[in-house]
Amino acid sequence: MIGVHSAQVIREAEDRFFEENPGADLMQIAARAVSDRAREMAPTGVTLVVVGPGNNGGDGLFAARNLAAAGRPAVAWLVTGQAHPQAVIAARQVGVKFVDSSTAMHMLPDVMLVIDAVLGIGGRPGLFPVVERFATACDDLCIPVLSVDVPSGLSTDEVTPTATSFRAAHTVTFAAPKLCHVGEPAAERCGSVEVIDVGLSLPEPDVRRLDEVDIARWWPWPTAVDDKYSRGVLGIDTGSERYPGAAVLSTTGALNAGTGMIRFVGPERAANLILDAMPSVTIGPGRVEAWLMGCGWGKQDRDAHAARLQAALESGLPAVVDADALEHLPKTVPDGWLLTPHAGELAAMLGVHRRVVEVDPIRHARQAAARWNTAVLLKGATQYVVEPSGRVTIAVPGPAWTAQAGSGDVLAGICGMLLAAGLPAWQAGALGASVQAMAAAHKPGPFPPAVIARTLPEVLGGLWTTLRSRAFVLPVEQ
Ligand SMILES: NC(=O)C1=CN([C@@H]2O[C@H](COP(=O)(O)OP(=O)(O)OC[C@H]3O[C@@H](n4cnc5c(N)ncnc54)[C@H](OP(=O)(O)O)[C@@H]3O)[C@@H](O)[C@H]2O)[C@@H](O)CC1
Ligand SMILES: Nc1ncnc2c1ncn2[C@@H]1O[C@H](COP(=O)(O)OP(=O)(O)O)[C@@H](O)[C@H]1O
Ligand SMILES: [K+]
Repeated sequence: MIGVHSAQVIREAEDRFFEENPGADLMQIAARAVSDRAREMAPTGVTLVVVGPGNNGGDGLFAARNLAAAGRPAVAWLVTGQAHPQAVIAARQVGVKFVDSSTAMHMLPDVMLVIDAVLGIGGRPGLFPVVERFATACDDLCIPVLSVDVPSGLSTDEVTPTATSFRAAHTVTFAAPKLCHVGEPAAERCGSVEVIDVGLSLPEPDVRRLDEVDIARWWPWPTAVDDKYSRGVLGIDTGSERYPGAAVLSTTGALNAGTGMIRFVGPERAANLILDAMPSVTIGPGRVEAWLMGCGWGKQDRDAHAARLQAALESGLPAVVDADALEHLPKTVPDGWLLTPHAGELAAMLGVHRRVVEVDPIRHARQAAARWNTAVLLKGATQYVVEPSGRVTIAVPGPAWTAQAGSGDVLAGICGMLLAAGLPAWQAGALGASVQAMAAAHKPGPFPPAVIARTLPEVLGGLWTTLRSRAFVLPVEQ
């Protein structure tokens, strides 16, 4: 897990660092990381460094100095004509060549790498027109860009770009990732992201991103003494005469994630399809530990749906509430419920336009979590789980192959399994979204949601095997 921090928090940490370590030179650490990566990205040829007026430009110029000192041709373009004074002197001393904007543009087709050191965490969104044209030309000519801290033009603390920016193949950032590095669509403009520890002490994050180690650590693996009941019984009330497929998909997700026992209580047509495909699923009511409701309910039989949601509420059990069930939410819900809207459904829940949610997903997911006092998993390219406290957990990301009808049903099923196994709602949402993404990454290609669901056992089995093999590694005798 890694904490995601705002520019403001990084600045405050930096101020504290310099108070405690007067004279320390973080810029040299940053510049070294950038020049090391640049040498890997472009082992030969000219590197063109685009330099802004602040410390981001300073990082870039010192990186140019490092490259030139190592015998690598480096050229710098100071986009405002001004730059970090010591960095300019250091770069000149080792023979970095300085060029103007028209030379930079003219030589672009022949450079091996562009280092974008125009704006970092002190930048406002957007670029000077000449830099904007240059950034677009890098894109058009497919010149690899290495961004320092953030791709210039992006807003550090936002996931939705509002202006032209550089589009990096790789970004070297410092101290911690920021929202633009982890939230789509901004994250895509950062390329692969590398975080360099520069020694700052950061506070407890209120936004964090999971990695595969967290999934392995938190997954409710079966123990030797488990039975089907202790692993968790999930009641599934999904599908309708019109949408029986959603019932099949949600059940497929739950079963392949490892539910101890499933009781399906949806429509008969869906039950028959489920039995044909998954004979271990039981049909009809009985004792359950958690509910999964709403996938494929459709817009008919609304009164019946509202009544079923009310009955789940009165049972006091945890529940995944997905899709059409989100329309019937009471004013407050038990805190064991996990609401799983996509942006459109969250917009409807809050009475705003979908676009508003897409621009600022975290703020809106926080509003819903606070309003219903329960965990919300906002689905999409980046999946955010928000607790009523406002804490945000971002799931392990996956490829966009899962962007297809039915993926949400599978995901709801996986989350249902995790609730039935006893996990708190936020964790069920974060783990469920993560393993679905990991399964899609494990099996890249246009595989339908059910195939991705059937890949889950392999992915989970792989994680489990890795965990077990680690557990059996004995410490080396000294
Ligand atoms: N924290 C760390 O751990 C470390 C931080 N380090 C580095 O420091 C960087 C932050 O440096 P920074 O504070 O000097 O800000 P930076 O991003 O260079 O920009 C400020 C300048 O740009 C200007 N400007 C802004 N927006 C603009 C626009 N749209 N269009 C035009 N101009 C615009 C702005 O002008 P003004 O606001 O005065 O108008 C000002 O002159 C950070 O990203 C990292 O690279 C490392 O060295 C060490 C570890
Ligand atoms: N760009 C994307 N990248 C990766 N995954 C995505 C992307 N867009 C959507 N998804 C996945 O698709 C699911 C879509 O859910 P949803 O719209 O509820 O589907 P449905 O209701 O049709 O089953 C999300 O949970 C997420 O896993
Ligand atoms: K930059």
